[in-house]
Amino acid sequence: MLLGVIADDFTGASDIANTLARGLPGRGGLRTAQFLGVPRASAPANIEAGVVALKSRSIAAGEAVAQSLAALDWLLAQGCGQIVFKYCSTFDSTPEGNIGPVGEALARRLGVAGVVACPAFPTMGRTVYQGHLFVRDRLLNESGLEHHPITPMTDADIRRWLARQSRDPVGLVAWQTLSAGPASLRAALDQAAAHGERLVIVDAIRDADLVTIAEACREDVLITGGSGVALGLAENFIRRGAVRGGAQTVAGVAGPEAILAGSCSGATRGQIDRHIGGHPSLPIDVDAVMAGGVTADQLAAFLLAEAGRAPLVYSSATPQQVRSLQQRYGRERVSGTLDALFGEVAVKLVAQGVRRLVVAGGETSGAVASALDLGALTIGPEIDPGVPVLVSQGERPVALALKSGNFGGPDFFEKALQRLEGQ
Ligand SMILES: Nc1ncnc2c1ncn2[C@@H]1O[C@H](COP(=O)(O)OP(=O)(O)OP(=O)(O)O)[C@@H](O)[C@H]1O
Ligand SMILES: O=C(O)[C@@H](O)C(=O)CO
Repeated sequence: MLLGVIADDFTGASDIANTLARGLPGRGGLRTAQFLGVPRASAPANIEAGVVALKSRSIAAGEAVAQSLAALDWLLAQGCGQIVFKYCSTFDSTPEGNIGPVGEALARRLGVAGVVACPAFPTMGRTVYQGHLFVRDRLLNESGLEHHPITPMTDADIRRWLARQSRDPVGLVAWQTLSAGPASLRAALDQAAAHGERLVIVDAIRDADLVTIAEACREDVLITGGSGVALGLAENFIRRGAVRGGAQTVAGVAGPEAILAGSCSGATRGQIDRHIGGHPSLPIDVDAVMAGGVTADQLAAFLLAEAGRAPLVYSSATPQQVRSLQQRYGRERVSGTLDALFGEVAVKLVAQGVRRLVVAGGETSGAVASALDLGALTIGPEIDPGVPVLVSQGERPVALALKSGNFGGPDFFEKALQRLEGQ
């Protein structure tokens, strides 16, 4: 394994695994596998990039650091010479962390400073300019992300936001410096390191900027950011002759299907609205769940009975509904209860023969994937930007689409089920 990724959630992990497996257009990428948590065993020998998916985005900072350092140890033991810490392209975090604490801990363990921190993902409209994060034409804190149920993002100045989470000073390389080319960026990062800046926000507004970052950082042992920072990383290995590149092929999986949505993002709610028009769908009554009146058996029975017709179960709700549920029951309690419920439903579905599973939401996907405990997942074709087909190994493989809340086109659910089948 040449390159290792530590991802702070499961959908984010498949987002960057997708980027690494695809590489630059016409050049191809790395043979990539996604691991759910830190594996106990060594990785399969033919893997060039390994992505360790943690569920560390919104847990206590100390625990996130411990898990991330354990992932680092495992990746280094597999032979990785370059590590990427992957977080959300909308910088999802709280004033306490976990991007700063984890990024700094990894940098200290590896003995480096002047480390890139760049969440930009221009294909999805996430750009960074003068240290400010935009989601399409809105500043982050006016983009809807200020209503996120777990990590409301209330400041678009991500250098200032990251500084609140960090022990060391946070640097900034503005687009004017980056756009002068890799050597200019390299010099700025080296200077930042000399000034004791451990993490450095780097502007990027186009894919070409992300390729500049990859070129400037080809020898860096640590890079941090969204999946965009990985755009040119496979190419570095191809150019130096360490890997062949080219397209990776992964067979689809046929069989019963189900869709689970716990994401409350605008994109997911739009996808649900579109889907419920033509498919069997069951909204989860969250008050009833909290009162113990809805069971995983009931939800699984609905999905199994409707298999073949792309059935959907969802808890997704508007920001106002989410706020009032959180006020009634407590934010962590309601999220924890729903996440556990989705995990339990998924286990029952797979035990009863479901082979294709689409899950919307990072936390929700984390709960589902952890409960299923599927081992290494190979990365198949891209469904929509940032969302690949994932296929488990073994005699009865399960194909998964783990969709980040804000990703995917309006018809994502149906499209994903087709792609999981190999269509
Ligand atoms: N109706 C609801 N009320 C309150 N919380 C909810 C409700 N439905 C889901 N949740 C919780 O909100 C959280 C949604 O987070 P999740 O990460 O799954 O989606 P997301 O934030 O849209 O996706 P991503 O992290 O990929 O951007 C989950 O923990 C889920 O349990
Ligand atoms: O970077 C992104 O936007 C996604 O991969 C993600 O992590 C959303 O949860």
